[in-house]
Amino acid sequence: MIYEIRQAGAKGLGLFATNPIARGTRILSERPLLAIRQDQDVDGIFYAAKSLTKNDKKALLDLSGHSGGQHLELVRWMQVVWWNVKNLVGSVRQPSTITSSIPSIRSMQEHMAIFNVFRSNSFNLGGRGRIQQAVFDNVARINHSCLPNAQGNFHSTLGRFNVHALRDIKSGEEVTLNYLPELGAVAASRGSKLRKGYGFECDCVACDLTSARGKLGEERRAEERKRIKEFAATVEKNAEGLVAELKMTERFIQLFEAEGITGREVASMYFEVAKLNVKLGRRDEAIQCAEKGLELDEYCIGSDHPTYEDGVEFIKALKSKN
Ligand SMILES: C[S@@+](CC[C@H](N)C(=O)[O-])C[C@H]1O[C@@H](n2cnc3c(N)ncnc32)[C@H](O)[C@@H]1O
Repeated sequence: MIYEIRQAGAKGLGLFATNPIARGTRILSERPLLAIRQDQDVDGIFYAAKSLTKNDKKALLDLSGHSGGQHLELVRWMQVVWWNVKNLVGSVRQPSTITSSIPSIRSMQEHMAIFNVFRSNSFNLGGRGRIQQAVFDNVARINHSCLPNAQGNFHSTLGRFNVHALRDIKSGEEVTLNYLPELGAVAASRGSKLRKGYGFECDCVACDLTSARGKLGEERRAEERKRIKEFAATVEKNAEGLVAELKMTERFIQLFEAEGITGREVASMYFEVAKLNVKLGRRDEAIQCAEKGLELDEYCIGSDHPTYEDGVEFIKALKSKN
């Protein structure tokens, strides 16, 4: 095993490298402990929990769960009570099941705990495949950093969530993921989302605005946000607009690379720039950008991922055009 789960100071448990891990290594690969489908909402969480084995339910309830603060806690309680009432009404229609279905406070508390664990630990798995959101046992022990050294991606064909090293990780170093969907946000916005969603104050190097590194990153991100707003206000969809969009995306790539961010999002920006170059008739530049994107994808999602395979096909198609 190249990792272990142990105490990570005030963060609770965390996942740590037990050996040096090279960039691109698949650190772990897990099937979901609890998953909901695209057509399911909150109810899906409770239905899925009902069919868990005793051990899996224990594993789920052992995970950390943040209540989401006063407002969210109230909303969650309402959803739990509503679900239990709905079930009771269902069992009244089938009187033989009524005694075992009357909700107890204990069962509602358990539903609330399941709900909190799900909301604090689940990942949105993106467009492909039937599963929409899921919790993974060991992945759920990975703490957050705004400058993470690993990235998680769901592999829909394997039905597994894979975590890949975004850079070389030293033995003993904590493995971290970015919990936030938006890259390039400034510290205040990241802090507010992490506080509300997960109940912690991030102390990663990007959030330490008293350090030179933190300050520099913050200035870069703020500057880029300003440019995006200006760009959005002025952009036009003609050739000039395409060039402006291309330049803007390239600047984003530079910002993220300067910050040390090299995951799937940056790979997808390289593919965006490649597509813009195609529209502008610049095939060689397009191939170069797509190859760079594919190289990043190989590290962060692995060459067996369907998105990687799409990238290979994209480049093949570009190369075959005369
Ligand atoms: C998905 S869990 C991660 C594993 C968790 N530490 C545990 O003991 O199970 C998310 C929770 O871990 C803690 N956490 C994660 N990243 C953190 C960080 N950078 N700083 C402080 N706490 C963090 C928060 O309590 C958060 O709600």
